[in-house]
Amino acid sequence: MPITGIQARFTCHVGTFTLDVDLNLPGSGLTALFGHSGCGKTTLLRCMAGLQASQGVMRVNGDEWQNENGADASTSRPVHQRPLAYVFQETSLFPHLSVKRNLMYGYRRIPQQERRISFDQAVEWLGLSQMLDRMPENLSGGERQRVAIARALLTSPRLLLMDEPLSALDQTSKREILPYLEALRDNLAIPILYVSHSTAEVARLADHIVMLDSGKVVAEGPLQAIMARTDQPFGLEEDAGVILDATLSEHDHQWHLFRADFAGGHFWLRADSGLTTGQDVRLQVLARDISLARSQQTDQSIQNVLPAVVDEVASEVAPGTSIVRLLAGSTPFLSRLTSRAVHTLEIAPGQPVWMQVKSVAIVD
Ligand SMILES: Nc1ncnc2c1ncn2[C@@H]1O[C@H](COP(=O)(O)OP(=O)(O)OP(=O)(O)O)[C@@H](O)[C@H]1O
Repeated sequence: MPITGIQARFTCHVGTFTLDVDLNLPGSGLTALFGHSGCGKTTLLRCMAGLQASQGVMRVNGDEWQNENGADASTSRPVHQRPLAYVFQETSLFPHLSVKRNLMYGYRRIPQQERRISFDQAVEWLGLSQMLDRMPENLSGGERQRVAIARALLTSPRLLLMDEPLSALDQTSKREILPYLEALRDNLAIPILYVSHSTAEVARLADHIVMLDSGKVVAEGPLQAIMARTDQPFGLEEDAGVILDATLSEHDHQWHLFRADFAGGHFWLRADSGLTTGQDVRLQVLARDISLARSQQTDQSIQNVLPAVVDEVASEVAPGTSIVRLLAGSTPFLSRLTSRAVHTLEIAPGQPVWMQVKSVAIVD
């Protein structure tokens, strides 16, 4: 049976910073590396790529790229012998070559029998068919980045590393490029490691998540499970919250709402254009948007009120602030409350409550 997955175990020192990680990651899909500035995300990608000297092990779906413990450097392949592609914040295209010739540049250098992604396939995935004859200077930032990603794929990598590929783009370009990244996540047979600062981006794109802090892994696992932990390091940030999968089951035409069913309940969402009954959606519910009540309140404006059971209370995660983990059926939610509210309402594990959900966003 083929060995699947990425094994990445590294110790490295950059100035006074130390990265020390031991990861076993999925061999396909998109894994997001997430964490505050300076936590070591780029350093980890550089170790994987062989751009940063490190001791450790790197295996990608059964192919060993590095296995050394300092003594024998001969078991570490240099960067040009690691079949990977690296997309940066601002990957530069050749300014004097058309889009097509930029794409052909890497493609031609791969022997035909080793090509795993065809030219037409990459063009289709990144939506480039209408711009093949254009020059890079006439492309928007988002279009340039799509060309850069296609060019990277045409080198037939076995691993795609992306370091904040959207962070140099404005909001409109980000919105335009996200569906292409989703298509890659769903269609590419190779794993993608994706560095991001943005919870929204991670919520939308990631299947799996690694949270780093000061060069160490503080949480790692499937996206939904990690986002629902009370001890994850982003619990206090404005966009902390859970991600869940739901299906649009009913369209209420009178009130312009869709009913979204998930394991453990349903939400009513505003019926934005492009949504259809039967569609699967990924939802994000922020911890700051859930308040709790001991009894069902009917004389209030919040439409999404669900019964749940308190699973865990993380008290005083910051002065005056607590995070409560709840279960609606089997689906976890987080609610960020003042510690005084937790005390006054006597919120404790096992207690049934009503979750009042102010806002639910579709992220996929
Ligand atoms: N060439 C260098 N010399 C000294 N220290 C460095 C060097 N490169 C990185 N560092 C330090 O290593 C640490 C990790 O940097 P790294 O770029 O991996 O973080 P990051 O999580 O990718 O940050 P960001 O999100 O801001 O890009 C930081 O503290 C940084 O200051």
